[in-house]
Amino acid sequence: MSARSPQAPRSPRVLVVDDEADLRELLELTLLKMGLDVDSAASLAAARARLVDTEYQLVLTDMRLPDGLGLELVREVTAAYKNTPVAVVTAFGSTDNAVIALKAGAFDYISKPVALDQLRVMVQSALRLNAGPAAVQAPSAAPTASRLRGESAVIQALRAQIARLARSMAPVAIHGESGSGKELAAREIHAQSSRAAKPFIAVNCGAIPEALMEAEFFGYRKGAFTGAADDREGFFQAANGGTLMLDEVADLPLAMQVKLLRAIQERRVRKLGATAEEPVDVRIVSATHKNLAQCVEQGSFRQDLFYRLNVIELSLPPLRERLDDLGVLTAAILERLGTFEHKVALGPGVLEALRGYAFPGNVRELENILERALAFANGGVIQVGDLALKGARLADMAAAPLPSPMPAAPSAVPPPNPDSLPSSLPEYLNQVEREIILRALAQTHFNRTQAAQLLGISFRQLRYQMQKLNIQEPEA
Ligand SMILES: Nc1ncnc2c1ncn2[C@@H]1O[C@H](COP(=O)(O)OP(=O)(O)OP(=O)(O)O)[C@@H](O)[C@H]1O
Repeated sequence: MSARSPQAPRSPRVLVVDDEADLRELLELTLLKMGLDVDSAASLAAARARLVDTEYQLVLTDMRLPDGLGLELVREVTAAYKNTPVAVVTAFGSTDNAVIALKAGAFDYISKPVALDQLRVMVQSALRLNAGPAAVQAPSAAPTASRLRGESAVIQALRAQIARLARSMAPVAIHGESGSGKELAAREIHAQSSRAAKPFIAVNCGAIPEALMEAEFFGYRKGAFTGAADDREGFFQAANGGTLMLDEVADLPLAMQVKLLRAIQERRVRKLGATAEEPVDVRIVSATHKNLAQCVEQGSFRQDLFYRLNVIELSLPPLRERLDDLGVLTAAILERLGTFEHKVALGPGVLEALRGYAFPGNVRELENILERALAFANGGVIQVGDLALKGARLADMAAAPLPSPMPAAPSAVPPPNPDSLPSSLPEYLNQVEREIILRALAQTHFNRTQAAQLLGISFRQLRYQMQKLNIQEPEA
């Protein structure tokens, strides 16, 4: 028999703040039926008085109260009672109020007329935030180990921001270059939220043919169209209770944007071929490498959907702006690439070499570079030459003999013999790279900016490669 605590656990307590007696009673009754303890207040002043001496697991407030706005309460509770989520009841169709409340720190909102099924789902989700061992940590608590590695100030701030926003339902819009960690950040938000036990579904909006989009997002009933042999769930149903990541959201066609906006606002979707709508409880995280505000200006993205998705913005810095994190990131990647018996290590100067690189493909490119370098490396130790940082493009290797710009230039690299292999690939690639850089420098009369442009690399990359390959400017 399991041990019993001497006292029965107390029911969670909710504060309902509303001056409309009818609605207040409906809310109270629903919450009581859920087994919760309920207090009510009909004004901001009454709510403040309650909050002083009682700890609530949820505050549910109307937006308009006789002595002020529910928004004030949202701000006050968020600041003074960090563990108490606040949800607001907004007027019908008032998207603005919902977004403003979420931005102010509300955990969630529900619109009038209040749908009781949605209310229950929202309340349960709020209660999970502080319940039991799986409770989602308040931002003041010690941060859990994050998969987003890095010790730079910007990454630390990002992790703190994620810990804060993970507790709410507010849609998050993530912006960042390709490979900078947008999906990882979205997964982190999900993992730290009260939805962690439910699915995380990532959808690449640019990869779905337009004709199939509605069926993919909302699902379909058997016979809804030719080929619909069975009922099928869409992404919204699959992510129910969890998080739906809309990756490359700027690629959504306009017609689909309208449907998506409706689904997000109503929290209901209708399968293709179905007559009834079904409720869905999904947190939306969107991501793009494009400038979404600019897409709105250009008319390719709807302003209303932008406003709806962009409640909380999260920006992922490019790797080149946080090169201090290279050590931590590299160590994590090498640990993953190695095994217990075969550890992977970096030779001298490798980290410095990486530091001189601009990483247009960000952390993903760093992963690829190290993975490829490991294939070249001897005994699991990656040397500078193994990195083969982009700069010399093999496509540029013309068979034409190279002009020799400097007396010290080595003889042209023989074109690869199809029957034989170079004795050392890194050495061979270095030679090829050297030849190509020299050719570009000769063409531009040693103008390094122009040479870098010719080769499609940055000035910094060229300068670094020249140092690495000991290419010097000829003396006048
Ligand atoms: N801060 C980080 N710490 C550890 N790994 C990271 C970090 N940022 C990114 N990564 C890794 O880099 C790779 C790319 O990350 P991710 O897929 O999240 O980028 P993305 O911005 O979503 O890319 P895309 O725009 O191309 O979809 C993944 O393997 C991810 O685990």
